[in-house]
Amino acid sequence: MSVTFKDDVHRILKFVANCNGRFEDSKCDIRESPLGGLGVFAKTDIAEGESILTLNKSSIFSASNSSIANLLCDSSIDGMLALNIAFIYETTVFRNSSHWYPFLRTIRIRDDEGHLNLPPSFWHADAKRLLKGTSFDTLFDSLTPEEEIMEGFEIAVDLAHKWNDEFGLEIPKGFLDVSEENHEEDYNLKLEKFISVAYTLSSRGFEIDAYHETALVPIADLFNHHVSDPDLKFVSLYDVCDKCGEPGMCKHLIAEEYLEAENLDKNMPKVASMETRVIDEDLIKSLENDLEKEHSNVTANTEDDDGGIENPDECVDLVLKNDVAQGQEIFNSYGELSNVFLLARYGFTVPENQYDIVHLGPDFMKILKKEEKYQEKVKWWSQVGHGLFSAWYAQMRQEDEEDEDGQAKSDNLSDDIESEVEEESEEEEEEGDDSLESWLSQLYIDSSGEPSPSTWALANLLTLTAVQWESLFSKKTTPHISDSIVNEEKLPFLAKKDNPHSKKLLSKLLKEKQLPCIKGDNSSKITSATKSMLQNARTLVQSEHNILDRCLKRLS
Ligand SMILES: C[S@@+](CC[C@H](N)C(=O)[O-])C[C@H]1O[C@@H](n2cnc3c(N)ncnc32)[C@H](O)[C@@H]1O
Repeated sequence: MSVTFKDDVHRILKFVANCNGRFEDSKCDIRESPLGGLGVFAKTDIAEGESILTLNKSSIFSASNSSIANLLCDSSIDGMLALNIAFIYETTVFRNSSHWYPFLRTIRIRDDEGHLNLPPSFWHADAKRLLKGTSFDTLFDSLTPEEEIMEGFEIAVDLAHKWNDEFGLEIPKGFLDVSEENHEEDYNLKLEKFISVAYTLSSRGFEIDAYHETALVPIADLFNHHVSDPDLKFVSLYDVCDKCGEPGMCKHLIAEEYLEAENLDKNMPKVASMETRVIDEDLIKSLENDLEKEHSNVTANTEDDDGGIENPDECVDLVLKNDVAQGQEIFNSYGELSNVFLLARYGFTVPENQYDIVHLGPDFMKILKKEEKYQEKVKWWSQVGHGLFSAWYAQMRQEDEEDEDGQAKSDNLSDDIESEVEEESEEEEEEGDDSLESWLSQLYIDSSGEPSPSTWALANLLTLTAVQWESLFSKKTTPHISDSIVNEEKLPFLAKKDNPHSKKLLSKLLKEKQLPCIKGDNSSKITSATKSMLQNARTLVQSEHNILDRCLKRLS
């Protein structure tokens, strides 16, 4: 989605050189990648552990480094919204007078056909149909436009007018200058551009530290993503002062310590004979002076052997995690992400992504609504059963692991259901007791074609005979099924993976599952879809088809 033009490479390299950054260009080549746009390739064999890019944090672009940093801070704007607004001002208002412009101008908000980069949540309705019914839609609800970004745009427009009124700061033309005349049309046009800035920056941002938050890092953002075998790790000290970015002691920390000491002092019972020293402004000044002296000694000892890259704590680094061979593209990792996340945040998809899943929530709902005989079981599952089963399963997995390792690993509960339980409790905290959504979200097949533990359990539950269903309870209360007391020793039955009735039910469900059909003829009717939208939708849908096929094979 967000690609860099070949002609811009010299601008980026010059910018980095002007910032005294160090890029191993004798060993690395920036050129067109078969994946689209640019990539970075090894010119020679390069050994594990080598750092191929080192930049001082002062040369990355963040809201805190930008020309409007103070204005954003005074207006309490931070995070991605601050970065988006800062980017817009830097590239429109400050432009040639901005230190950052030579780098920022290489970041394009349009694809190579001139279309704005837009996330699927802001595609036109007919293009959204390409993803309807996939996990992108049903599990993550990622086709619904995000309120947050629309509110962000409103905030940005209001601030632009406020800053213009108060001290004449120019309003960014073409972005935040919504016309009064054809207001609605112009508003929507500029909202789309704002969304495109946000999407483009989210596909290129790096999490730097508590001060810079997400920032744009020249050259580092030219490495493409590898799902399973990335070569690089991005190194940056996160724990710095969030007010000034200092990695060690700074005046803000001194002030904080002073306040803490003062509070402690107030709360301590006074002992007459105890000699206390008053922590006052003089003490802070003298501590600050000591710090400054210390700092200048350190700088004098280490500075400028390397052309400005002095303190490693003040730099970001890209370091090789493994050897790379001459000619190979060097890959970064954007995280262990399924195609849903890659598309929603980075604008691309990868065939056969090992983190993909197929969500079965709506497919189960269809049969549950249709069949009267399932009503009681579903009621119990949603109100009690799912929580009970998940907790039992997590406990069982933990015990298995402890047996295997011969020692407790309580802090290392493994995947599936343990994370299900954690996610659910987080979700419930956030959303209140939205138990319908939470149990539905656990119904899926993983990329190997294996149904999730909850999927097996629900299929096993639905196919219980009347006698087996009764025997699940030591005391059953109808109609208040949720008050019934469960025979816990029957829970293992729900985890079984070889029940032929459950396999049959799941096979039927999978065969009836409807995914969008994106064949040549069909897709050409979708007029608003760009080449890249079609390609991404095709990859995502194909990945779900492959998972369904794998699962059907397992079940047969
Ligand atoms: C941080 S940039 C990487 C450099 C990019 N290729 C460029 O030309 O500027 C992220 C963008 O690169 C592309 N990209 C990265 N990894 C990819 C991959 N594995 N497959 C396809 N496109 C990828 C996507 O367009 C994504 O939005």
